[in-house]
Amino acid sequence: MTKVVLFVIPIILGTFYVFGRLQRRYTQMMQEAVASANQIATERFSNVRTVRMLVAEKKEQAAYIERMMEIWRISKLEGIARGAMFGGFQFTGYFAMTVVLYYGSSLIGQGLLTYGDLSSFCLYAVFCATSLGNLSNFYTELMKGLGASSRLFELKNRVPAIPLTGGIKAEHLIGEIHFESVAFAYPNREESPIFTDINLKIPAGKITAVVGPSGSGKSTLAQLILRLYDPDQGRITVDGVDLKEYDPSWWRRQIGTVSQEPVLFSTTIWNNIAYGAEKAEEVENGRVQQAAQQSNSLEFIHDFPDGFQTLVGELGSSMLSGGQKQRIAIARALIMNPRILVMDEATSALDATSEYLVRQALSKLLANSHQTVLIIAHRLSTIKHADQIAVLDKGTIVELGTFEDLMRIEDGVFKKLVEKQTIGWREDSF
Ligand SMILES: Nc1ncnc2c1ncn2[C@@H]1O[C@H](COP(=O)(O)OP(=O)(O)OP(=O)(O)O)[C@@H](O)[C@H]1O
Repeated sequence: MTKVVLFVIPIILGTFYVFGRLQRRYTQMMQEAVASANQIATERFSNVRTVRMLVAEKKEQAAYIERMMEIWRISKLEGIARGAMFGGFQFTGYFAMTVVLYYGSSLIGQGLLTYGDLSSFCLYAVFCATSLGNLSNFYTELMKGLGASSRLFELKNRVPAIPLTGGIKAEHLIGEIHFESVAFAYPNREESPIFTDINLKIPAGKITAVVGPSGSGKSTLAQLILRLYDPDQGRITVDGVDLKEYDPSWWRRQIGTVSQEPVLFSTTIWNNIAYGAEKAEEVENGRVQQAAQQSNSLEFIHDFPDGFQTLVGELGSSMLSGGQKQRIAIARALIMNPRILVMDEATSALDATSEYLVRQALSKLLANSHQTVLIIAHRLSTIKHADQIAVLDKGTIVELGTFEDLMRIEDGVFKKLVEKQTIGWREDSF
């Protein structure tokens, strides 16, 4: 009888093992499916106006249902596996018990076993089976936990390619940036390099405008300056020292950035502007007001009933126009009076009046600027303020000089951009 019981134990343990692994896999699959469904829901709900404008409600509904069906499919697989395990477990247990009872009765018939021995054997076997059942629950929960946490640990153990801190913090930054034979491709598109050989000196305290056809890598240039990526070849130096030697967080704090489509957080205008400072709670009220003034925002902020305490961002973004957002982002970049300014000029989402006000803010800023400024420029009005213009095309700087220098190049890329009105299409309104 003991042999019968010992024979079924490996079968039960084998079932546990197989099901445990399945459970782990299904938990991972379920996590991915739920994350994907949530991603769709969050993205589409936060852009519900675009969905409505493109009459894509049905399409989005179908896409969400598809993700839900995937969750349903995985749940069914998990249910079938769980059912098969418990079914198999029960079947093996009852089968073993039947064999024990049958064999035990025949032994009783032969006078080799008493009723008492058989009942106590059965009782112990049931105790063992119940404990094994409890163990199986524990094991499947453990496997579920392992499946769920493995992705978490994977993320936790990831080491960023560029550390957050560590390196030189220069006391007197002059702010001259030099690209020396820089080649770069985004890590997820190594086969199509953005830059093959960039050589560019961005002089300290001067305004450098970068222009070029759409997709030529103007924003990428700004990302390399911010050290969001490192070049694959060549190097970027700041005041003659390789950028990699500086403390990345310290370096980014020296730079005020305004991106093409700035993001505001779901909090007050005051907090959004002060966010640019290292310790937002220590920023003086006067400094916030000054940054708002410099960016042409003060007037419209005062027009709101709650002034600087007006809620913006995800919760209240509808209250701000594209141009107002852009001007708040300029104020946020200016709050710490950064040594270097990197600006990606807005090309979209601005109506003529907002655009005019943003350009006026930028022009005022650039005209009085003593900072090193790199501006990704789309308009003549901005470009004309520049001390030098770098023209990006096909992975390299093809032309460099002042506006007049570049307009003198026959068949030049810059001249063509101006003539095709890719640059400066609203110059007259300024
Ligand atoms: N994170 C990324 N991963 C992979 N490729 C990217 C990434 N960001 C941009 N690219 C690609 O790099 C190229 C250059 O993009 P970038 O945004 O620097 O161009 P741009 O000159 O600023 O364009 P635009 O004037 O239209 O804003 C484009 O082909 C773009 O598709």
